[in-house]
Amino acid sequence: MSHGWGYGPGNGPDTWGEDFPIANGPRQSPINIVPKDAKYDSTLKPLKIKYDPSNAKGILNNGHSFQVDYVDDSDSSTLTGGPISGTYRLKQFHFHWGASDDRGSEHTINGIKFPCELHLVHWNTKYPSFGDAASQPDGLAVLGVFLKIGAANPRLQKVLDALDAINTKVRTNLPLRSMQSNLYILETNKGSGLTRSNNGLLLSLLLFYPLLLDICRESRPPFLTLTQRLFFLVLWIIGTYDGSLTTPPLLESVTWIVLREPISVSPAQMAKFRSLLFSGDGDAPRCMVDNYRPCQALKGRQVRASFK
Ligand SMILES: Clc1ccc(Cc2nnn[n-]2)cc1
Ligand SMILES: [Zn+2]
Repeated sequence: MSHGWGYGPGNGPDTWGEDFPIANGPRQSPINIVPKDAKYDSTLKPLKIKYDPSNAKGILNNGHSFQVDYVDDSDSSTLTGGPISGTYRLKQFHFHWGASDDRGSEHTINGIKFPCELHLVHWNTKYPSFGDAASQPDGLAVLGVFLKIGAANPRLQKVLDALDAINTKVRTNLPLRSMQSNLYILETNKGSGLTRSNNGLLLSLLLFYPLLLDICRESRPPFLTLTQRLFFLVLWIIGTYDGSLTTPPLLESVTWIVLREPISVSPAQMAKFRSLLFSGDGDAPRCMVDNYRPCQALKGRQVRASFK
């Protein structure tokens, strides 16, 4: 009996092409991003993220990762700007990670792997549903954010605290009341006058907002006011390109938007990711680690960046 796809020796990424021939298609993901080969594109619009915390529906272990699903019947949680046209609605976010800190991300930068990568999956509202959009070349937009080992992230912890209840592959949509109470939307002034990028910023879930502020913490002068700090809060795009889902069905419908600045995660928090199981209740336990697809051939695609 052929098992479903996975990340093990018998059903891993090297075998996916048997059931999903598109695995060898012209626009597969992830890829290795080489910044010196990326083309600076001054026409990239300001990337705007607007997420409504009350849209968070539940968290589940799908046997490949864990995901937080969102209500997507209105434009209250959206991604606009950057390389995309129109409005894309947030469907879910999830992560990919390694068994150790030397691997785990799907995209790499100059061949460097990060221990974890966050994916925020959005669909183009010019189509009636996520399912319809997923089969269209401009149907999906996935925001990729690298996680690097550093200080513990209190907002990430809100998600990780929910993992004990979804340890095994059981479709459990847990209410996220604890997280929703900590989530809010913050709209900032447009980042006008930013030298290398004109990112206007609509800030997103508290989950990401302080994480993005962490990004600033390292690069901004001390003693700035919040407004001044936000001025420094830009979403630099290190690579945007036409790609695919990185798991079956590997549909070539994704505009990838990979952010340059990683967010922090502590070793203890990485251990929490690695405490999850691929296996279901009652199955022999198999640790959920190395749930990433290796980089795929660029096949002539141009990668663009929002900074020089
Ligand atoms: Cl809905 C959906 C389907 C596949 C994946 C896997 C993935 N594709 N690109 N990044 N992750 C994520 C969400
Ligand atoms: Zn993913």
